Amino acid sequence: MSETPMIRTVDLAQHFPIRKGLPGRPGAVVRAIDGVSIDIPRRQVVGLVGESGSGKSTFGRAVMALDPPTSGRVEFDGTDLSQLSRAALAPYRRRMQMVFQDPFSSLNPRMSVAETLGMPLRFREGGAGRSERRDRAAEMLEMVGLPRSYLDRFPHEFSGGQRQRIGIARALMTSPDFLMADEVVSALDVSVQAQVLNLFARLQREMELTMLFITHDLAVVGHVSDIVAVMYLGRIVEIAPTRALFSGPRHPYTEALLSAAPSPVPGGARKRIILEGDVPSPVNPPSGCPFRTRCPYAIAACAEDRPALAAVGPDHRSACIRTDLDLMPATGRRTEAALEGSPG
Ligand SMILES: Nc1ncnc2c1ncn2[C@@H]1O[C@H](COP(=O)(O)OP(=O)(O)OP(=O)(O)O)[C@@H](O)[C@H]1O
Repeated sequence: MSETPMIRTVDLAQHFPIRKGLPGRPGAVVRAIDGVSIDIPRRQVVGLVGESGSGKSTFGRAVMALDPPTSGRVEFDGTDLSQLSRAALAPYRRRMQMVFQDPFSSLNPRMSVAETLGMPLRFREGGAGRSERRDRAAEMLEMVGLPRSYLDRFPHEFSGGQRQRIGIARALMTSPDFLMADEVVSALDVSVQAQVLNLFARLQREMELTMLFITHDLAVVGHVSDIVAVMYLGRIVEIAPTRALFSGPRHPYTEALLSAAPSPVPGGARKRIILEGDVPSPVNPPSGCPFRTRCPYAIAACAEDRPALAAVGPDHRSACIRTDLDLMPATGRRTEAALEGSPG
């Protein structure tokens, strides 16, 4: 029997009612995520990629049990979190931690690094003593490549990359099994991005972490992920091991995202697929395939039924009825560089 995944979502949906702005349509809802069933296997990194507004952050929050889902469920290590009381959820919360997008806003400017890092341990059952918290904080600082002398400093004394390292150290204080990282490098300079991504890759290996890595940037996702899931309008349209997805995309939306990566090879200019129009509103998504209104390969049948996420290869699923298409793989130095660091 295969191992229980660390995270399993089953038909997970998050719909937000809209109270203002649509007079006469009080029942309107934003379908931020709309039936997502994926597994995050133990000690693996699943990268979740998609354009702004596709529902990535909403999915991350639902996985962390921060918001109760509209329907469906999240299982953590085989346990349905939605069935648990607040008290019963507490030990699970320590096993799942997150790193935020903007390292500056997530650190309290009036708290020293020692206090910031000690916070997650203060409310632990029995509570950790001050010196115990300080020792653990020093250990975690070293783990993320910062000297322990930083313990008594304050956030404004650090660069963006250093602050992000402190945010990561804080997330690791409770020795979590699962880490959710939401756009953790998008606020950083490109050179610093690479260092922070390498840090994530090292920590994941050394601490055997399971991770959900959310980003709009496919090159970033290639660096750290074993598996990539592509989200469009609140649904997973393709999921596959990283290499398989980059070398043989099966969904036209994935192809379009891959084609947006620059091709710096001299003379190797490649066709760039420009998606027409904006992402349709998640209040009123298109019938059938949600991507059909922007898809260069759409046919009449695409408007009929919502395509199921169906197997197209080993551990590879795609939600497209055009299984006849020969789609363009990723090329270009940036993508190759991304895959070089990829574990998959
Ligand atoms: N609390 C909320 N109330 C109403 N609508 C919401 C709420 N949270 C998110 N949405 C909507 O749900 C959709 C998905 O948003 P979400 O932030 O999850 O996307 P995202 O892919 O993470 O995008 P970004 O990278 O821009 O944050 C968007 O249309 C957004 O406007």
